[in-house]
Amino acid sequence: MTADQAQKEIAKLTDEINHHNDLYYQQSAPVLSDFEFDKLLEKLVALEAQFPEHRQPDSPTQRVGGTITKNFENVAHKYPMLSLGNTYSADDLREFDKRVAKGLDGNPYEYFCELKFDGVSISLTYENGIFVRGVTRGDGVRGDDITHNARTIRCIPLRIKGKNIPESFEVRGEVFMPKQVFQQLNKEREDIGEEKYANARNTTSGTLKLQDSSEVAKRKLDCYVYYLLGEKSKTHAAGIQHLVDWGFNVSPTYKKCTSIDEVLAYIDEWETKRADLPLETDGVVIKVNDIDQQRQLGFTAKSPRWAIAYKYKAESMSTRLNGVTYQVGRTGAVTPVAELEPVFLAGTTVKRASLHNANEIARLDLRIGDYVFVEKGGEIIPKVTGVDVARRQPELVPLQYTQTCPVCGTRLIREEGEAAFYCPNVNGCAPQIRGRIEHFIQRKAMDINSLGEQTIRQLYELELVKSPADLYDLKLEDLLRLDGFKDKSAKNLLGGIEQSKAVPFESVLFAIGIRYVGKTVAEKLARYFKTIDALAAASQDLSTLLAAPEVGEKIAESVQRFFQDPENRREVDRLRAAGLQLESTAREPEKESEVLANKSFLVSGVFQRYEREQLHDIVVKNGGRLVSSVSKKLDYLLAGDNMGPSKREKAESLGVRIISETDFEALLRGESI
Ligand SMILES: NC(=O)c1ccc[n+]([C@@H]2O[C@H](COP(=O)([O-])OP(=O)(O)OC[C@H]3O[C@@H](n4cnc5c(N)ncnc54)[C@H](O)[C@@H]3O)[C@@H](O)[C@H]2O)c1
Ligand SMILES: [Zn+2]
Repeated sequence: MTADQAQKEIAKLTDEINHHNDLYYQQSAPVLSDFEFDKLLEKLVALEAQFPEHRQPDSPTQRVGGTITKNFENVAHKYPMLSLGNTYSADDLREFDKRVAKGLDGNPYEYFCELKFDGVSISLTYENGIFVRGVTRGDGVRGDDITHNARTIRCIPLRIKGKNIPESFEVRGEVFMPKQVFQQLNKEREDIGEEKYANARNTTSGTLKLQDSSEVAKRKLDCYVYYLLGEKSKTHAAGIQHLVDWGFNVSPTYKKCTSIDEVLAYIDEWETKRADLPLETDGVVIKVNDIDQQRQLGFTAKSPRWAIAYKYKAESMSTRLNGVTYQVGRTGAVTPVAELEPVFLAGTTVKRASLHNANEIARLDLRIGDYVFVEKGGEIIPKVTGVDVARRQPELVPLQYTQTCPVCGTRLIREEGEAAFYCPNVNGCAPQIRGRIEHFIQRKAMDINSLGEQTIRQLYELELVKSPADLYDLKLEDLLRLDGFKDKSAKNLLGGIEQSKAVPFESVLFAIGIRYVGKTVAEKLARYFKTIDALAAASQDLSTLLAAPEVGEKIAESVQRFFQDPENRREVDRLRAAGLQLESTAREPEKESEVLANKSFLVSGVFQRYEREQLHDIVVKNGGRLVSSVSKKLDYLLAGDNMGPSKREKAESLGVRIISETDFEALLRGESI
């Protein structure tokens, strides 16, 4: 390569990698796999080594990939938060070991191996045993102060007890979302027709950047710690032991190793075992154990010379794409599935893989007959990560995404801002109808547990049940027509259906499946509007809906659309006739006064004397209204500590009054403030 070509290539790679860093760190929405990304970076490192004079000032080889955001205060790190050099090969690891040996002038040394937890790194500062600050890595020099979000993570101790605790110290760790929590969260999103999150790491990083810490608390994040700084331990192992003794959450998977062979054995051991851990891991971190030796080895601009990450390569195979089929969900969302020539991958035969959505297909420029790379990462469902372009036959044509529903043939639609296509034939498309019934009977909804997916399918095929309300017309003789149903099981099911009539209104409201109305929102709506008729009436005017707590535009519009559909109104009437609870029996908190009448409030941040829920109650009990977002119509933004600066800015720019809890108490006493 000539110097000229190198210069162009370096400039191109620099831009490209910086772009992917932005997608990964800022937007939490990467489009490349880590492996593809690391290959690009490796290429740039090699070119820069050969042509150092062409290294760009903003080269990603010289800096940690993240940045700080505008939404939080940013603070300087006392000790920079660096990246780690990484490799996918045992040979590289042996090279690393040689460099370490050389750097330590032949003195003996040990390694400390840990798993590489796939989350978001955090720095936690303690003073006099009290947790005072949580900061993201940011650009490595400065990070976002997310203390109030970190406080909601249960396993981060707010106060520590123990012997010999230094006056001030820093702990580094990884915040993550346990696999199970992530799956549950996605199940809930699917339930209300929201798009699913792509993976736990991106969701964690998005969650930590939320402004509202009560939302963060609901996400049930967890944290493993792996560094102790500002304390005088002689080895990394001793620091880890302190962390254990002081009550921090340390993953018990670490191991001290005395040779690189032992390190490689550890890597082998965990390659498969890590699947059983409660979180995603993507490799092993190998650290020189002795702190003085760490100092001796030092740092490069971007990472320590005394540590390295070995990354497990997600197992990937190339196979032929035989076709693409489409699945339709309860909300009508269409998901493409790759039909593959069967291939053996990570212990199982893979025939199908997820393709996510139409954008993903366009990005991959897929063609039927292509050879595609299939990868099985932490997720259970394998995915197509790329096309083997070298093997592409010239006659193949780009794949046309289906324009009609694969089940009912209706023309698909796509709403603005959404990646998925939808089948709009809500009342005539079998998977949507069956999906609605499945949603209706689930535990959190009508809780008819003697009814399963298979039975629903049969009931639908025999044209006995075409909507949830039909369930309440079922008779014993109908059920006896079903496979495997005898007198006892049929009566049992009828009993379950009968019992569901007592299920409270908020569960019914969730069960009828209004898009974006999850269980929590249903509860709020039920409490606020009290009856389904009041809710239906309110939906004639969006602003009435928007006045309800936690209801933003997306939910309000969806509720409105639901009640505008005569089919839905008829269904509600039939449910009423069947005897379901369509009114809230929960007693409203007794009114204490009307001093806040005609005033709207938004409560945000953390308060000295009240919990946020308590403030919500006080507002309602005194005649005030709660709203969910800052707008011109908002009267008061009741602001506690750590409210996000962007919320404050918006309120200020719209001229909304920002008040403290003391101001609020004055308002309650009827004083003017
Ligand atoms: N796919 C993409 O587009 C894209 C873009 C940018 C970065 N990335 C990926 O991000 C990574 C590069 O990011 P990086 O600079 O954060 O480096 P890194 O993630 O490879 O390594 C450093 C990080 O490892 C984490 N870590 C986990 N367990 C640890 C342990 N036991 N001890 C110490 N640290 C531990 C820490 O958060 C630390 O900040 C690469 O894996 C890269 O593939 C991907
Ligand atoms: Zn359809």
